[in-house]
Order: sequence, then structure tokens, then C-alpha cells
Amino acid sequence: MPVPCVVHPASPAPAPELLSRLAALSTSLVSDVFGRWAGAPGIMPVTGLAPGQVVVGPALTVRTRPGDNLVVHKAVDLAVPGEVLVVAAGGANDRAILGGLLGAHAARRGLVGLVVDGAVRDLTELREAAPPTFATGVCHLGPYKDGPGEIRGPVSIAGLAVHDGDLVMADEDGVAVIPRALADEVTAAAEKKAHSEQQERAAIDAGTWDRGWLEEALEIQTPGA
Ligand SMILES: O=C([O-])CC(=O)C(=O)O
Ligand SMILES: [Mg+2]
Repeated sequence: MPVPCVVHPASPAPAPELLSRLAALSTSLVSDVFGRWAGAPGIMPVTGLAPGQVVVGPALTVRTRPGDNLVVHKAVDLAVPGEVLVVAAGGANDRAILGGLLGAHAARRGLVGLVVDGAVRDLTELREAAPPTFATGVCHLGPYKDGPGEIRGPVSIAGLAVHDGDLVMADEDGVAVIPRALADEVTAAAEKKAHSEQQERAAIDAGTWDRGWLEEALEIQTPGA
């Protein structure tokens, strides 16, 4: 008997200019200017990410039972090119949510990243044919296909709330998510922080990095001196 699968309407596409500005930043910068709240700790790159690459795109959200990928298959069929698949699967690492076949299909559907709060499998095939893939673990035990699930609804990945169409950023440090309504503001603040970190880096290289604040923050004690 068919199982229920609520599918909410797709979100409007973000401005391409915003996506390219975010791609020039990093997850660390974004989470720093967002009160260190933007991350989904424990969801890390598994395959497909080139050094220095930053994956950016609007979220295609999916909620499924841990270890079950029936609705994930449907979500990939419904993907809009440029989206990042975000699967809330309860963070369970004892069964894979997707593997090489679904990964190759996701690439064909134009998804630019796969983010799973749960495990994946078929690493060789994912590396070969899937978009950059982020997960909490790897497990060769395959998924059930029983449902139920929900597509493009609100989800929680590693404790972080994600709405369909929120901006997902994923790089070597993990995954960050910017709520859609705050995207312009957070991007501008992260660009400003990038600029100030570049200046600090130049000072480090020149040997002139200001350490004065450390003197103020610490009362150095030297026993026996
Ligand atoms: O069986 C599945 O649906 C998951 C999998 O291994 C694949 O996508 O290759
Ligand atoms: Mg497989």
C-alpha cells in the first residue's frame, strides 16, 4: 500500500550573484558572523569535494526515517538544477541513506551537493559520479524503502533548523546554512570579516600582528621565577 509523502512547493531561486559571492567565502566566516550558530556539526565531506571548493546552493529539504530512503529517491526526481539536497535522517550511522546509484542520478538531475544527517555508502561510485557528498558516516548496510517522509518541509540536521530554499554552504570544514531572509546581511558581514582576516594574515606574514589584546586578557604567572 502506498505511504504518505507530503511535497511542499519549491522555493524561488536565489540571485546567482549571491551564490557566487558566497562561493568566494567559507563556512567558518559565515558561522562567525552569524553568532556561531550556522553549523551542522558532525556532517563532514565524504567524497567529491576538491581542495578549496565551496559548494553553495538553495536547500532541497527531505525528512525521512533513519535508515530509510524511499522519499529521498522521490526528492531527487523533483530536484531543480543548482539545489543542494539536505536529508534529515536522524544522524543514524548504522544504515546508509544513499549510495552510488542515487548519487549518479542526483548529478544527472543537476544537484550540486548532497548533505545527509546520516550515513552514505558506495564511496568509489560516489567519488566517480556524484556531486560533493557530506554525511555523518559511512556504512555498507543499505537503506529500507518503506517511508513515510516529507519533501521541501522544515527539517533539522545535526540540531540545525533548515527550511527549503535556505542557502547551504559546504566546504572542507563542514556544512553551514543561512536562512533565506538573512542571506544578504550575512553575506555582506562575512565579506567584511574576510577582508579583515586578509589584513590580519598580511600582518602575520609581515611579523606585525597585534598581540596586545592577549596581554590585557591574561595575567601571566610564573611559579618559581
Ligand atoms: O539502495 C539504495 O537506494 C542506496 C544505494 O546503495 C544507491 O543509491 O546506490
Ligand atoms: Mg548502491
